[in-house]
Amino acid sequence: MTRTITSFINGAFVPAEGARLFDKRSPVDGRVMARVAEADAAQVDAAVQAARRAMAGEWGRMGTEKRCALMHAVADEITRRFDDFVAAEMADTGQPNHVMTHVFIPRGAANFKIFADVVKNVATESFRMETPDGRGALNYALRKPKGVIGVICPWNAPFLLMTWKLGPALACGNAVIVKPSEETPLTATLLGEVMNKVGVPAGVYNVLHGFGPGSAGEFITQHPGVDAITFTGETRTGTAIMKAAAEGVRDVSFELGGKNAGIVFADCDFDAAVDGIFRSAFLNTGQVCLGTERVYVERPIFERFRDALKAKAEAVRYGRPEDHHNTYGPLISREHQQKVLGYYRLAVEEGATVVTGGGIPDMPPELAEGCWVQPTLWTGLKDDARVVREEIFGPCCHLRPFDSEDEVVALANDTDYGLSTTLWTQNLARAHRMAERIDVGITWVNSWFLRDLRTPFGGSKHSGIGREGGVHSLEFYTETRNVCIKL
Ligand SMILES: NC(=O)c1ccc[n+]([C@@H]2O[C@H](COP(=O)([O-])OP(=O)(O)OC[C@H]3O[C@@H](n4cnc5c(N)ncnc54)[C@H](O)[C@@H]3O)[C@@H](O)[C@H]2O)c1
Ligand SMILES: O=C/C=C/C=C(\O)C(=O)O
Repeated sequence: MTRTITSFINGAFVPAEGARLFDKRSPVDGRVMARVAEADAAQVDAAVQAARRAMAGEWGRMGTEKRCALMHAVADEITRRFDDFVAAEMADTGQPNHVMTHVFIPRGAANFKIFADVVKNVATESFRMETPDGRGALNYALRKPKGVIGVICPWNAPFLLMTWKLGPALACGNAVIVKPSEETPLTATLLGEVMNKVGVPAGVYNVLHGFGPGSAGEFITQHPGVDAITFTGETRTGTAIMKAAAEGVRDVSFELGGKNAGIVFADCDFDAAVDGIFRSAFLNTGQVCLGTERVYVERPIFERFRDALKAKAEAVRYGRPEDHHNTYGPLISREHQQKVLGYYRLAVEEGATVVTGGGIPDMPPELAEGCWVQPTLWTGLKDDARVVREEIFGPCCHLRPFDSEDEVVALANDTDYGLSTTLWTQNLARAHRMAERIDVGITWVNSWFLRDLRTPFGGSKHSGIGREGGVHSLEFYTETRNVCIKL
């Protein structure tokens, strides 16, 4: 029998009776793997009330030491149930086992530990001031949780991106209402079991399933009992959420889309650059916000680089994620597959030369209903082509030669987005100059997706508002108060 996934409110899974159900299909073979009960407005309200009670009760009174110890216990319990989380995330996304076991699940567990340690160790500021009577005054800052945080999550790296928000939100003492993507309901649900097991009080962690507009997502962001909203997803959705947050003047933290540039200079370590750009374009089947869809290669190595990347793209192994030999998974959904294939057609209409890919791979009959697309490389498009300007969020990139540093800085910056760049050169003085000039939140030099969780993470321009990571997360998840004492 197909299992039914339900929301988690006030420490308990809500019975599915009477709920509207929607299908969660496997991206690998298209079969219905679960039915999900959509949360209605009354359930959203119940979750918000439960969260507010938690803030007014034991959780709100809990000391930092105990709260942070609980966060470590959450991480340890995720690690104990590692295989369950890997299986759940693989089922949701269809991405290969090694990506789950090496990146997404361990980093997800680490998010709970890192932010607990940050909260315990970061001091607040203090200023001694002079006063006319000569006795002076002392100012010091207090950090208080913001309250109930709405956490609206995407489907591309569901567990990693959700815990990236939950880690700091909970370590700072907030309660949360999580809305996982309708495409990836499993790991958020499993985390409810973990929270209960380690003794996180009821109401602190709530999960509501459903869609965005006219559904759980919109109900959460419009609810006046939600004090702030953290969101990762499309820029267009961010705009809608910001409008909802304007009511009640509530704070937002946004990680949005990207159209990131990869820049390869002729003096790079060639093999490392090919590997790095390959990962940045094709990891997670290109469904990474930080991924590279525009690649600029210095002219003397352009053809050689294009051919090396083509050879790697043609060597991916498609198949079920459980099979450890497979390196490459499907897209998340039929809808997303259609969107990406639409861009594959558009590229040809816009005059691209298809270096490799451009369609659906031949798959065995049992996987033919999966959401597969080929890794795709193009050359020859104009800089104003839609394929070069719009975020596709698929396993594809356009390669273009360049001749000078100034030219490539201008090309990299010629976009509405500003999330990340990956830069390949052995000349570190140049790398430093470029990093100052390219308008993005994150620049990688001779690497990509190398993440120290203490560093600021976020985008400029249409790629987001605010920074999360390390102490930067505390700025969003707490309200800083100043206390001024006249001595
Ligand atoms: N900058 C980053 O850190 C980062 C990271 C990962 C993904 N992304 C971006 O996310 C996008 C892919 O994810 P997606 O397709 O799940 O994004 P999406 O915006 O379609 O959906 C994200 C979440 O928002 C919800 N939602 C949709 N409309 C809503 C509304 N009106 N009100 C409230 N909630 C609503 C969805 O149900 C889902 O849970 C890409 O654009 C990608 O670049 C950005
Ligand atoms: O798709 C976006 C992935 C973002 C990754 C992180 O935020 C991280 O590594 O913590």
